[in-house]
Amino acid sequence: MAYEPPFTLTSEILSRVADIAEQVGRLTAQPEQGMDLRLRRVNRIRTITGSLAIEGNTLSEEQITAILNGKPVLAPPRDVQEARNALLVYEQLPNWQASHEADLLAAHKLLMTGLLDNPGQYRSGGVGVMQGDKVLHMAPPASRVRELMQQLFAWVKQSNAHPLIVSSVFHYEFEFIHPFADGNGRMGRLWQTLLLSQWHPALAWLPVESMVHEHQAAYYDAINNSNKASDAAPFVLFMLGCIQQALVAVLEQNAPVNASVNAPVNLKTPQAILQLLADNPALTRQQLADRLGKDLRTIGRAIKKLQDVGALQRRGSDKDGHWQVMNGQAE
Ligand SMILES: Nc1ncnc2c1ncn2[C@@H]1O[C@H](COP(=O)(O)OP(=O)(O)OP(=O)(O)O)[C@@H](O)[C@H]1O
Repeated sequence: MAYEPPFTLTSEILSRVADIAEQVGRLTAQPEQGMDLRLRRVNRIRTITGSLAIEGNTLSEEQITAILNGKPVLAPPRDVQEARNALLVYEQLPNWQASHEADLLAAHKLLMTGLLDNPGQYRSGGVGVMQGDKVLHMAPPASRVRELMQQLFAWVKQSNAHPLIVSSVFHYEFEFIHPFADGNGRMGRLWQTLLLSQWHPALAWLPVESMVHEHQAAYYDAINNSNKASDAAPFVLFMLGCIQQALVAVLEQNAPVNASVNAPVNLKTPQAILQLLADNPALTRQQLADRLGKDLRTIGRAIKKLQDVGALQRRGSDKDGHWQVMNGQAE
């Protein structure tokens, strides 16, 4: 009998699927599927930064952007190699079929070149997921990996489940099998993105990985809870939550355009910031950067300039406070 990964479709999962499908409809109904080239690039960098940060890579979005632009970056060579590989891998996404095992091996080869012996090949030894000196999960023996992966791909090909569910179950089962000696987290997150993008192409650009990074402890807990329950449901629910949040963030990036509260055009950055903050004093530096298409450092410099000339003040804490525009004029 064909292998069926165990997962329960709870009412919470079904309601998240319905909500996400509606949000994806909103996104894809927008011009350029809700993301112009600049936003795609911003979100791709965010995706890669998030996925690499989970495994301990220290590079910032600015540094990964510099690598993408071929500029030198002062950072540990391994971190730079990981970022270069990941940039290549995400660029290749449209050329791979999520249901083809050979494509998964090709992707792992590209992702782990220069970082691992035998990239693109399943492991030949045992592997466990550790937390300190405690074994959280002992993966199946290497002798079973090929068969388990073939069963998983066979299920992906014939499953009638919703792509949101299939992609999340695949990600969970993949982590359970842990088919490679290293790079399993990055590959599981990549393959879920590929599966999602084959449902709706716009989702290739959705920064789900950065939401996973923001909730990294909950990501590990969700895998653990699914392991304990022998049921992918806790992990599926967690990933659907990350997809929901990533969609909200992307729709929010577009909000000024769609609501015709356009990001101010042809204004110098400090003036544009004052205009945006006059409308919405709760905007974060990141939101200002997104809306103005500037990097965080440029926003930081402009804010400092505004504060120095008394045009802008911060009320309350960095986290919970808000901005106060003092006179509406910069410079
Ligand atoms: N209890 C667990 N059981 C199975 N898999 C787990 C468990 N906890 C975490 N994981 C998965 O294992 C990944 C780590 O595996 P591995 O070190 O091979 O991946 P990586 O890509 O090199 O690093 P990382 O995933 O940390 O980015 C985690 O990202 C997560 O996806």
